[in-house]
Amino acid sequence: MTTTLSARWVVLDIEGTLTATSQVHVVLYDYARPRLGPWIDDHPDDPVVTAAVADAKRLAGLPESATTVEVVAALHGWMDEDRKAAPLKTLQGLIWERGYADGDLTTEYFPDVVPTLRAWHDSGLRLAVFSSGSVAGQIASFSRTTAGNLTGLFASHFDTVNAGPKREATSYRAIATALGADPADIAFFSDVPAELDAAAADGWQTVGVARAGEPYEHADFGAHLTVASFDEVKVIPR
Ligand SMILES: CSCCC(=O)C(=O)COP(=O)(O)O
Ligand SMILES: [Mg+2]
Repeated sequence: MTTTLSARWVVLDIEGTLTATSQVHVVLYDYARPRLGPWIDDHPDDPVVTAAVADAKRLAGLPESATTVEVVAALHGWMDEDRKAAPLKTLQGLIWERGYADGDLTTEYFPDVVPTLRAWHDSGLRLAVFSSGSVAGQIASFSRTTAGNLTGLFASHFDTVNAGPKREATSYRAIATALGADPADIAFFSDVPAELDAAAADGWQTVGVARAGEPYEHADFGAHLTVASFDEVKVIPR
């Protein structure tokens, strides 16, 4: 069955919604893991790196004098438990940006994703991304995909730094304000019910994406419209 929504903006989660969770937890995390220490040591004068390292030490309860090895141990621990801590996501994003630019990484989406994103974009809907992955990492990941460079499809990108935590309604308020959009004109797609709850609390339209074989396939999506693929929903521009 296909359900029809009308909206001006479509805001999309990445992991579990556009890409398989393994694309992030296996491909991207495994790429970042051995490169975190060298990246920190090779960029001692990069203010983004030094701020992320200082933030990581603070969050991990490490002293300012902690070594790179100690910081990397904390970062690896967060990856193991998939804690989407902002300094980790910032450092991963920088490493992935280089990996995509060097041709080491290519993003693969679920089969229904790219045709649907192109159709929505061509119909006049405006597309944005809200992911725990940093904005730099997001843009890099759309720049080199099995379907080519998709960066032109997206008008805006949001992460936990420029918007806030994905499970808090205030983050969705901040995004609506940044887009200059009425919350009711935004449709948010995510595989995580708590993210949909937060978006709905700000008045957004929500669509749960319960994909076969993904961690949230059998989650309780409550009152949120829920689909197993983008083929089950039609979004028409207002
Ligand atoms: C290149 S973007 C990587 C996405 C990522 O790091 C991540 O943690 C995905 O989280 P999401 O909020 O999209 O589920
Ligand atoms: Mg997700």
